[in-house]
Amino acid sequence: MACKILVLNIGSTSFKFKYFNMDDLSVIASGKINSVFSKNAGCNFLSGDTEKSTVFDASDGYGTCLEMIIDFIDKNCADGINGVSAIGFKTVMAGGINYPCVIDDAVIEKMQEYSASAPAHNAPYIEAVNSVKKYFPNVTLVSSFETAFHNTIPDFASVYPIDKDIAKKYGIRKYGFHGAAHSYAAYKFGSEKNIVSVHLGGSSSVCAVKGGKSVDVSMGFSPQSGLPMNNRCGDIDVFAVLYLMEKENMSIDDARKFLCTRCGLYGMSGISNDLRDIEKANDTLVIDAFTYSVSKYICSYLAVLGKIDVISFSGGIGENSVIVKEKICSRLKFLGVELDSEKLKHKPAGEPYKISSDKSKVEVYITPVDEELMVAKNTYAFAERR
Ligand SMILES: Nc1ncnc2c1ncn2[C@@H]1O[C@H](COP(=O)(O)OP(=O)(O)O)[C@@H](O)[C@H]1O
Ligand SMILES: CC(=O)OP(=O)(O)O
Ligand SMILES: [Mg+2]
Repeated sequence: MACKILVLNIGSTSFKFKYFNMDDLSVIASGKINSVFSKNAGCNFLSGDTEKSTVFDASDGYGTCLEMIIDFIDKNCADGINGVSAIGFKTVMAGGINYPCVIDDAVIEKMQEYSASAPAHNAPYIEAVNSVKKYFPNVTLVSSFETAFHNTIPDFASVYPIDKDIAKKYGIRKYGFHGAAHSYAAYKFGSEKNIVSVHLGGSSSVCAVKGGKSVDVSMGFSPQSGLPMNNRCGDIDVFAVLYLMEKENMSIDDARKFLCTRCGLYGMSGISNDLRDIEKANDTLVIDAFTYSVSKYICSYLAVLGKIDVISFSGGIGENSVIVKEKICSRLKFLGVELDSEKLKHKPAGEPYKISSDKSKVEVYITPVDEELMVAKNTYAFAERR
């Protein structure tokens, strides 16, 4: 019987799934739900010739979304949900557990322990795993942690400049995230190329890839650091946070909530956590602050890689926003980066699409990353080893 793997990808603003036949990596069904937590979430599901598109109320979060996905598979795929051999989750953070493994109680406990550092991700995954168990009591559930691809980052790049005993005791260091997206770019462009993978979505990060391996990434101990995110802060002077806590009389919980809900694009603009709204409102300060931050990370990775061959844009913002790519690349002219203004407007599906001009010294691509494929491969390899 064919091995069929269902991959669940719970993002900070989206819920995606893909259902693979691992014999030939064909996709049995796939889909995406946008703007989870809003009253007007949009879903688009596909299986063979069957398509389902609807706008629905997802203000209660990921629960309704999961039910819709399971119902779609059950009604439209051969053998319904009984055809599923294993389920892979694009899980985010469990500290030292950063390798593919069965999601057992110990893994859930670790995810729980780190929930406070990844509140937009760990809690929804724990909830999803518990719900999925009810629908699939006899199916193996496998974790493919976003941190795993970054195990190759050298110690000098992952160490934080704090007391070394305390750092060791609590595992305080850079872990890095978005491993599924960045490893897809590494897989597509090959190990000969020095790649800067720029993944911009609800959560955003930049990764330096050399020899097919991650050598640095903008996210650190938590997926809240590095670039500004949808409503999460990114890099900020920690002393500004302490000052604010004192001034506003904030508890640790208040501060955490502030940093994860009233910051990033939403906090800076006061308009929305969705870049489309910020572009519509022409809030140039926010667009400039965001793109400036991305350009600086790319340039800092020149020092890491020595030479940049490929810049790959992915994620909801990275794939779709023309102005963001234009602004980021306009600061990279000194590297010989030149975009093709026509190709830049193209919206590719499938393979990476080159948007740099023939004269450009660095190749720039839009890469519709297949995070689910990387999770399916990890899940399959893990299941085979058992
Ligand atoms: N055309 C567009 N222009 C600018 N931003 C866009 C566009 N389409 C989608 N986005 C942004 O992409 C985000 C979703 O990206 P995605 O990579 O799916 O995020 P996540 O995985 O973190 O949920 C949305 O929050 C939205 O801000
Ligand atoms: C860190 C992470 O996995 O982010 P997201 O799924 O929100 O893109
Ligand atoms: Mg994502």
